Amino acid sequence: MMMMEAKSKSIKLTDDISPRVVPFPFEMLKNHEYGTCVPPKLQEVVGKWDKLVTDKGSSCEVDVWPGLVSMTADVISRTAFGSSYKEGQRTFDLQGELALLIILTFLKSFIPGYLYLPTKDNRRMKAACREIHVILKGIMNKRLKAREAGEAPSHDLLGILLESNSGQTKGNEMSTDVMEECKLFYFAGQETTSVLLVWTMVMLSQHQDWQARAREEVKEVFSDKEPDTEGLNQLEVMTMILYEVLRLYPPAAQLTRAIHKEIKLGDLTLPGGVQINLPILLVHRDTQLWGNDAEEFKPGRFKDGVSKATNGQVSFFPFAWGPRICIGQNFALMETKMALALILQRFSFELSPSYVHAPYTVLTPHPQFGAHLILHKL
Ligand code: HEM
Repeated sequence: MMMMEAKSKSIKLTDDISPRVVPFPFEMLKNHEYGTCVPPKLQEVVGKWDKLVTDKGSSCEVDVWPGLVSMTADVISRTAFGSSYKEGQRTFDLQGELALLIILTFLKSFIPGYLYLPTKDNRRMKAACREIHVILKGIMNKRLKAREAGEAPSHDLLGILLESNSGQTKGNEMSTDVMEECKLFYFAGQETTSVLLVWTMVMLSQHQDWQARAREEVKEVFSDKEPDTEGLNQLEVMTMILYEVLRLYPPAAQLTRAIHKEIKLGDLTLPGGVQINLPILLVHRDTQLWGNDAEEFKPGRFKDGVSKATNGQVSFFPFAWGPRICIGQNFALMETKMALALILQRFSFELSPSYVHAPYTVLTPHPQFGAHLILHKL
């Protein structure tokens, strides 16, 4: 697939990518009471930070990581489960716990049959899986009953999946596929976006010049008004910043692909039946591809678009590439821009002396000890 050419001054990554996209559900998240598109949980989190800062005068140390996680979890849960988002949320909490346990299990996978031993962690994993299954089944059965009662289908992910699956199911039995898709949505859509947000806040704390430029642009586009879709699409400096964070801290550090039959890749012949690893993180930081400043945070390298920054090579692929490219990339970028715009309008921020830079991989790179920043009210 061809890398996208920068269109006039616009630097969207996603223009040339197939229509496999999940649109950001502004309407679904819309707070009708106030007529705004800002996700309710984002308002709640930013409001909480505001109160903390005000109570302390005008500045305060906040670990922003838990708030960002709860915001992205709420958005993805509402998108996946609509009106049932609170029940859905519990399955996502359980999946978060499972991710941690799975990482611990990987570390012991050299012990043959370890997964089948009745250890405390293995039993907890099984119990969490069972609970997820029961909750999802409950939500689905409720929806199916509503459909039988003639209620209109919901336009959340679950509603769409159930509709598309309706011909293939027996009575109230839902195909496991629908369940698996709901579970995938969480890992694919929540972790990744909270990780992008947190490393962006850390990078902007370390690079005050870029924080000032991003805020200036947000003020220019929105003034003090709440961010809207149209304005978010105009944020070029912010797009450059997000690409640079995705380059240095790609939420998916690597991809695995199975080769089914022998294939030639340039001078390389890969035999069928093997797995190959695509080390996104290493490619994104390779000095031969990016220059001697590959390790440095320099969003300016994306000022003329992705194809210029990469010299037309596929050396920037945080959302993967080809037919299985991420379907949620527009969604993620919109959500992140919305959150950052709101935060930049209200606070300036810097690293707290208690911040420890320790990216730690729990499927995606989490800040191991949190993200302690000093927020200053503007
Ligand atoms: C910064 C945020 C995100 C990043 C970096 C990201 C990255 C990726 C990557 C690398 C893949 C390919 C995985 C593979 O093939 O092994 C992928 C797939 C996927 N992503 Fe994302 N993602 C993000 C946000 C989202 C969001 C918000 C959603 C949902 C709304 C989402 C839904 C999906 C789905 C469903 C797939 C599987 C697609 C398929 O296999 O056909 N992602 N993502």
